[in-house]
Amino acid sequence: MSDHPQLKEMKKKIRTEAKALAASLAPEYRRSASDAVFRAVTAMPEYREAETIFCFVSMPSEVDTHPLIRDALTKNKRVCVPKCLSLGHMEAYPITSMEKDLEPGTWNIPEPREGILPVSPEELDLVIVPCCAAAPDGRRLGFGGGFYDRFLLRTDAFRALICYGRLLREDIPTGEYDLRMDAVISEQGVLRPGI
Ligand SMILES: Nc1nc2c(c(=O)[nH]1)N(C=O)[C@@H](CNc1ccc(C(=O)N[C@@H](CCC(=O)O)C(=O)O)cc1)CN2
Ligand SMILES: Nc1ncnc2c1ncn2[C@@H]1O[C@H](COP(=O)(O)OP(=O)(O)OP(=O)(O)O)[C@@H](O)[C@H]1O
Repeated sequence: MSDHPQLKEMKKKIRTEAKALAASLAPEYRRSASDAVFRAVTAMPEYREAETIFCFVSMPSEVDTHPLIRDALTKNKRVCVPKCLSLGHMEAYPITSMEKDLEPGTWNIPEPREGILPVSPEELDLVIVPCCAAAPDGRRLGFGGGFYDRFLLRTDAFRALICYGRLLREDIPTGEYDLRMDAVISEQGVLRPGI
C-alpha cells in the first residue's frame, strides 16, 4: 500500500521546504549544532548502554554523524550502517573502520563495502534515525523512500532521531505507516515524547 494522494502532496511540500531550509543553513551553525547533538547523544543512557548501534552515515546536508560512529567504534560497540538494497529496503551491516569499510553507494551516501554480512535488526539496541524534518513529539518525515518505516518494524531498538533544531516543526503529517520516534535530539536538547 502507499500513502493517500493528499497526504503524499503534503509530505512533498514540507520536504521541499525543509530541503531548502537545510541547504541554507550556515556552516558555522551546522558545526556547532552537530557538536551539540554529538554531546547529547553520547550522554544518553541508551547510547552508553547500547552494545549494538545502527547509525546512518550523514550526507553534507545532515547533522554530522561521523564523530558519533568513530566514538562508538572507539568504545568497542558493534556499529552497523545502512545499505539500500532496493527502494524501501535496507539492511544493517557492521563496520569496524570508516576508512576501510565504507565506499560510495546509492545517492553517493557512503555504504558498507561488499563482503560484509548483515546483522539481524533484532540484534540492534539503538537506531540513530535521520530525517528531512520532524516534530518535537516524535513524528518524522524522511526523504520519501520509506526505508526507516519498514526497517524499524523489524526491531525493538530505541529510536533516536537526530535533527537540526531549525528543521523541527509542528505540522508534520503522518499516515498509517509512519512510526513515532522515542527521542528527538537536536542542539536544543533531548526530547522524550513518550514520557
Ligand atoms: N545519510 C543518510 N543515509 C540514509 C538515509 C538518509 O536519510 N540519510 N536514508 C533514509 O531513508 C536511506 C536512503 N534514503 C534516501 C531516500 C531518498 C533520497 C533522495 O531522494 N535523494 C535526493 C537528493 C537528496 C538531497 O541531496 O537533498 C535525490 O536523489 O534526488 C536519498 C536517500 C538510507 N541511508
Ligand atoms: N511499513 C510499510 N509498509 C508498506 N509501505 C510503506 C511502509 N512504510 C512506508 N510505506 C510507503 O512507502 C512510501 C514512502 O513512505 P514515506 O513518504 O513515509 O517515506 P519516509 O519515511 O519519508 O522515507 P525514509 O524512511 O526512507 O526516510 C509511502 O507511499 C508509504 O506509504
